[in-house]
Amino acid sequence: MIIFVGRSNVGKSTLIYQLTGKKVRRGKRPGVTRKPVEVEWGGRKVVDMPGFGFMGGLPEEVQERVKDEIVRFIEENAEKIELAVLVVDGKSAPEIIERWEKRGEIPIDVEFYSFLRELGIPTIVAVNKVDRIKNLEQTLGFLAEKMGIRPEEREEVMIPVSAKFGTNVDLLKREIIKRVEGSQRTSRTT
Ligand SMILES: Nc1nc2c(ncn2[C@@H]2O[C@H](COP(=O)(O)OP(=O)(O)OP(=O)(O)O)[C@@H](O)[C@H]2O)c(=O)[nH]1
Repeated sequence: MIIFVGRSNVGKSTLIYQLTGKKVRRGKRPGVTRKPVEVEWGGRKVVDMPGFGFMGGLPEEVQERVKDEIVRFIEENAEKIELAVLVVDGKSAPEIIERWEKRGEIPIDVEFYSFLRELGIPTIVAVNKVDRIKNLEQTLGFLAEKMGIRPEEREEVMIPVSAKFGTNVDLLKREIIKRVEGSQRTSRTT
């Protein structure tokens, strides 16, 4: 199983469509009452998780509930999850991260990245919407530093993409396949 997680509106569904050719969008308001949506891709399950930390003036307790459900789903399925793709909106993420930090809170993307790592789930960070990023190098450096991704592992862990224009989608696909095939080898020997 491969899961796609990320804030609402970062482009998870668009990216899954680009990668798999399968539509996962159900056309609801961002985030609201969405359950994980599964599609089949090359014999594997790809799961589009509800977006967390969404906008739209939803009550805090609804946002917290969605986040708790995502966390529970991941914990319950941790053994089956071969790879997580954490999708961030490269255009807005740096600003959002700084805002959360100024409030003394751990930014949700940063929190999710370490949560996935703590569970031992291999994770790729897809930095989406590169078509809207002015200084890509600076943005990638900033996000890597905040997430605790070391410079030498950055190229493998962080993939800048544009789901809208298809930029680097093939590269992301190759990295996903490489990582899940690697994990299959490990599980066979254990
Ligand atoms: N400029 C730009 N827009 C994008 C890109 N990828 C997605 N979008 C737009 O971002 C918006 C949100 O995309 P979705 O794929 O619905 O996002 P999502 O993360 O699945 O959203 P939730 O269902 O709320 O979790 C849409 O208007 C997309 O067209 C991209 O690479 N560049």
